[in-house]
Amino acid sequence: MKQYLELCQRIVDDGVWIENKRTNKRCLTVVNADLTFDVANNQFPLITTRKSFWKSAIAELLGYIRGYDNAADFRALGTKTWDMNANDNLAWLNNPHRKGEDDMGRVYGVQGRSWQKPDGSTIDQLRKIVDNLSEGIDDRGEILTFYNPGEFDMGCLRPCMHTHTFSLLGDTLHLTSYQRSCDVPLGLNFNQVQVYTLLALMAQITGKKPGQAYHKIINAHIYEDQLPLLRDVQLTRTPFASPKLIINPKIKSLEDLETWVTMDDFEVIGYEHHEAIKYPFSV
Ligand SMILES: Nc1nc(=O)c2c([nH]1)NC[C@@H]1CN(c3ccc(C(=O)N[C@@H](CCC(=O)O)C(=O)O)cc3)CN21
Ligand SMILES: O=c1ccn([C@H]2C[C@H](O)[C@@H](COP(=O)(O)O)O2)c(=O)[nH]1
Repeated sequence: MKQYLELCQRIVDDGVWIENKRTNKRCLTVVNADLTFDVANNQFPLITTRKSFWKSAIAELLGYIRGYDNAADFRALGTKTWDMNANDNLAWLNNPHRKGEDDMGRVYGVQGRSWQKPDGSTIDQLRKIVDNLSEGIDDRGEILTFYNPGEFDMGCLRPCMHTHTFSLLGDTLHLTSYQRSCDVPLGLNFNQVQVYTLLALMAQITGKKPGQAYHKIINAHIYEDQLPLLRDVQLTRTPFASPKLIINPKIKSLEDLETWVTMDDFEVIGYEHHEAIKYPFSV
């Protein structure tokens, strides 16, 4: 939590105003931020200086793991976070690749589970990583990447948190996640939950101990219409101690994640937080 607040303060103090063409808004911006989450000791990095809708964040992650390409599937899991990008973004609505209502195109999990090869076959990056790690293998290329420049025009948004690299040291699994662009008030609140939960889940289904999750962010920004709420409300609050994330121990395989797991299989204990803040969202 301290790391999050320090990054917010750093943007407020040292950020540079950058015009963003896609959203037509200015963003107060810094580059290069490093966050570390202690998954080994269950220090769940949930924001406490406002109410965080953590189930929505984990639902998003589960949708990526399943390779979903449709905002309706995300809604069925319990999150509406992709509705706007799938249905309210003019550039995507006019894109001939869009298959209709709720389609997101070839984004995130689609690339993770079925990266298209020139010969028409597909690569399941996640399956390979799970199989290797389960056998105790780290080939120094246990990389899950959603970043496919050849298909950017076939999706509603380029992936923001685009690459996850797993590392096995003995029987302890670590994760390094890279994010090219980060909406700190809204997106990061979810993304740090996702980095943490991805490592916890991958360790659980591969039979390894979870270690540390390293979250590397390039462009970290606050949209101009979010700044007053962040600076004058959220940053004046005192954080509470980190809660703990409890994952159903019956989840033992990638198939479990793909088939029966729901948000009821996740529980947060000891979550003390300040009241909710509704930040503006930019499409
Ligand atoms: N501008 C922007 N920021 C993002 O963070 C973002 C995008 N676009 N587009 C793709 C995804 C969608 N994400 C989202 C979308 C909405 C919320 C959001 O509205 N969160 C609210 C409430 C969520 C709820 O009730 O479930 C929040 O207060 O955190 C968060 C992340 C993250 N990503
Ligand atoms: O997981 C996510 C997804 C998106 N974001 C934010 C970061 C930016 O504010 C926008 C994406 O805009 P680009 O112009 O494609 O950079 O969405 C996030 O923080 N986390």
